[in-house]
Amino acid sequence: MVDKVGIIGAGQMGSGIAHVAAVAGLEVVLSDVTMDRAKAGLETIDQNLGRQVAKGKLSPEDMKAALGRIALADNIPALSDCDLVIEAATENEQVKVSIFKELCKTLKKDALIASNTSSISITRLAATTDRPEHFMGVHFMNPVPVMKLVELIRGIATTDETFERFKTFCDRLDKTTAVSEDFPAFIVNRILLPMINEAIYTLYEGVGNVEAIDTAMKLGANHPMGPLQLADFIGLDTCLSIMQVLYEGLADSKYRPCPLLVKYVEAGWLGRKSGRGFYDYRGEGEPTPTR
Ligand SMILES: CC(=O)CC(=O)SCCNC(=O)CCNC(=O)[C@H](O)C(C)(C)COP(=O)(O)OP(=O)(O)OC[C@H]1O[C@@H](n2cnc3c(N)ncnc32)[C@H](O)[C@@H]1OP(=O)(O)O
Ligand SMILES: NC(=O)C1=CN([C@@H]2O[C@H](COP(=O)(O)OP(=O)(O)OC[C@H]3O[C@@H](n4cnc5c(N)ncnc54)[C@H](OP(=O)(O)O)[C@@H]3O)[C@@H](O)[C@H]2O)C=CC1
Repeated sequence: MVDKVGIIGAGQMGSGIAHVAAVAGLEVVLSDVTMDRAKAGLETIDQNLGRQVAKGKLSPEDMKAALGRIALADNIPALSDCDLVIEAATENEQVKVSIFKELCKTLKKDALIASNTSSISITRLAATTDRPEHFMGVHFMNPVPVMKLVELIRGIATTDETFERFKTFCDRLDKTTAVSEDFPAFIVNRILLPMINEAIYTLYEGVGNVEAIDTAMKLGANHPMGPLQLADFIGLDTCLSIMQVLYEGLADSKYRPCPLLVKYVEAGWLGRKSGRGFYDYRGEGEPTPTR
């Protein structure tokens, strides 16, 4: 039985997972490298819970109770008595591996571990832990409180019992699950990210500007967000990491990351989270296209 969940990384995904777990009645420890980062995650949760209260989807009492179930931490040993830990740190294999190494030193032996990675091999990540049989990919979608899907990815060693326990956990969070084999970027990002990368090539080659490309896909294909707006929303660093995993993992030139995406990331223009990407979010009004 999972009662207490640890989350590592309090960015947009970690805070979203903490949000839905706390609303579902679980105790949550949300950790990041500094207390300031963890507090920023909690502020995001506070705002998004407030949104749900304003829409009448959650009572003010339930919001207060959910916030009361979230503890913050700036270190990994603080998660040692959790029943299940979800890693939602930056999409970088070295960062994730060093987190798992440290986590396994103190985490209780029967606890489950998951990664929310968008693309990296679950079998490879699991092999860096002391419990590959109790490890899985549990891939939430952004924004977590709104999106129904969670992809479940087994590593080669994941047991049936571990799979069932994670499935029960996702059911409790009222999410719908889809099972993916452990291939680069799984199902959603194998399909979605090449579309976003192609939109960036379309911009790079001057076929259209930012506004034209996003308007075309919103009104011409009924996408809720244009692909460049969505790239900014995901984070351009995350988009580039996923494309690199696809390119290297599948060894096919069709996954080559667009040089313009590389340039934006090198500039530190990471999208919404850094204030600027294909749009500039730093002004008062509507975001303005940067190309
Ligand atoms: C990269 C990966 O590894 C995998 C991924 O996640 S890929 C990204 C997947 N996500 C997407 O593709 C998202 C595409 N975009 C959308 O679906 C929509 O634009 C959106 C749901 C994000 C926002 O929708 P919108 O209609 O423009 O905005 P808005 O009206 O403000 O919000 C719609 C609803 O979501 C709620 N909402 C939006 N963001 C929220 C958040 N962070 N927390 C809680 N509620 C939120 C709003 O309150 C609103 O609720 P109601 O339906 O009850 O009114
Ligand atoms: N963005 C998206 O749409 C989706 C992302 N994902 C995946 O979720 C994960 C997180 O992404 P996202 O939330 O968008 O990224 P963010 O950049 O918003 O958040 C990542 C957080 O992890 C922190 N962090 C970095 N290193 C460590 C560490 N060693 N220990 C603890 N925390 C650390 C970062 O701190 P700092 O900033 O100080 O480095 C940051 O606060 C990634 O694996 C991503 O691929 C999955 C689904 C959708």
